[in-house]
Amino acid sequence: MESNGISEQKIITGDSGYILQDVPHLTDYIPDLPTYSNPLQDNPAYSVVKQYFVHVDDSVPQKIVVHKDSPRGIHFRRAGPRQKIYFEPDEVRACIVTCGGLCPGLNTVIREIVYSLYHMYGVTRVLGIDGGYKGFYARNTIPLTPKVVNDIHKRGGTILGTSRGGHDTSKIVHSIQDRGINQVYIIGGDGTQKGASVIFEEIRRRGLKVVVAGIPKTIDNDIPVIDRSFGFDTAVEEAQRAINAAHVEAESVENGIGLVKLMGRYSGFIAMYATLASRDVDCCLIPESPFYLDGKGGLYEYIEKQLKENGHMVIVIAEGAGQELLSESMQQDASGNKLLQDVGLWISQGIKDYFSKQKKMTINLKYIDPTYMIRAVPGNAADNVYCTLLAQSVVHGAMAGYTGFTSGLVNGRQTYIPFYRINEKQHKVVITDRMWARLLSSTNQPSFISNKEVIEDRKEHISGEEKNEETQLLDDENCADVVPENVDNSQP
Ligand SMILES: Nc1ncnc2c1ncn2[C@@H]1O[C@H](COP(=O)(O)OP(=O)(O)OP(=O)(O)O)[C@@H](O)[C@H]1O
Ligand SMILES: O=P(O)(O)OC[C@H]1O[C@](O)(CO)[C@@H](O)[C@@H]1O
Ligand SMILES: [Mg+2]
Repeated sequence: MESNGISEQKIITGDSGYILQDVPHLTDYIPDLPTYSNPLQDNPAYSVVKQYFVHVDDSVPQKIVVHKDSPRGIHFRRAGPRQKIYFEPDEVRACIVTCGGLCPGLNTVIREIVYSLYHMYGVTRVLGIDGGYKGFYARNTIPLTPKVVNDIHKRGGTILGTSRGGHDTSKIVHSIQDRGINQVYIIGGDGTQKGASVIFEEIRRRGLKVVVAGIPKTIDNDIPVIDRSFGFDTAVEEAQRAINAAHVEAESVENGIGLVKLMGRYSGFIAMYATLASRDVDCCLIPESPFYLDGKGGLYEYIEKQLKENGHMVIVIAEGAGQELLSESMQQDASGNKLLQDVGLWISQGIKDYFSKQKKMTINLKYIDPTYMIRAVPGNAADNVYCTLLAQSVVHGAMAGYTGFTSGLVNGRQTYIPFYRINEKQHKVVITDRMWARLLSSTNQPSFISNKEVIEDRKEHISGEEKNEETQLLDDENCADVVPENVDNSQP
């Protein structure tokens, strides 16, 4: 194996096209750091477990669907405890911060980081940063012990508070230095991970023995590489209640239309999976799939057909869908994310006007907007297990001296992913993938796109590294039905 020596991008190559996109390590910029034996070796709970420690060379492939001649491709370092660690338990001063919007499971991750540090490594100094990034320099800290966090996983939200904006790298790193913090656990979405990356760069520039580790959080599931983000399952499950209500309302009246707006600013995963799970939905509209209202093949025509054939229909719309049809919003939130127009209200009015004015037809539309209800809940059982594994993995990685990484599930395995991969693009539904086709065949809705557009879309998505795997992408992309799944990880 050889390394190309680029510090930001540690690429290690091996036989048959093997590529390890490795994560930085403290020893990359602080040579001769002492190591210690992992206390788990003497812990009766773990020492009996065969091969509890991961092999130093273990890695996880990004793509698991291969042909017999395929190169081995990109791999990520496998997460888990190492024999050697780079911190003495007494020396560790850890902190945890949560940033961005709420997400089911946040408290579980906080709890499990604290528990892992205390009970696996004997680390007793853990601080919670109050209120997101700005909390580093503008707010108080909260001491976190197993007792304090014991039953927080049963509550929605984050006990630490969260915020958008206020990322002042220099002030944050000063605060980390002043407080003597040497492990920084950052839980948040795409914006947060970008923020974590610049904090890491600044810490490395200052030559500090401080690990920066991210845990990806977003109900939109818009973070690339990973199978899915925690909280996503819970959000999809919670959305079922709104869809069910919409269906009950719609089928109880003449020409009933139930319209549900779900979160998803740029990525329509929640709407897509909530639709697939429900089977009561007749039309799902997402940001990645442009649609039109009037004329042949348009949404209004489809609604009319459904009402005539079934007497009712249910529509699910992601908040970012159809924004190109609305006047562009110039407003932004504190983090610089564009504030979208309310597409739910807009489309409700459009449907009502169309049927009353143009069709002279009486319809009964009920608009349900469960926006915050799907994310302000505690994680479900599956998400809680997932959060626990993520938290344990990130702690093992930090104790082993890895830094500048995000912990994430890749093809069902816990891995360490370098920040540049997590931050390279937004993860979106690919409408030329099988999953979207599955949705179309489940709802039987029009695709609103022509063959020409499909071909263009495919070309657009086959770029860069994917170009070499054109056949695979077109033949068999994202073809697994359950996690672990997918070739380019375009689906949860
Ligand atoms: N490019 C960036 N560089 C540094 N900090 C950033 C960057 N983008 C966002 N941040 C900071 O990250 C924090 C969270 O960002 P944001 O509000 O976009 O939420 P997020 O992490 O993307 O989560 P979600 O979108 O799921 O709610 C904010 O404090 C913001 O200032
Ligand atoms: O109102 P807030 O807290 O800014 O959050 C809204 C946004 O947060 C998310 O839940 C996650 O980014 C989006 O789906 C949504 O647009
Ligand atoms: Mg975001």
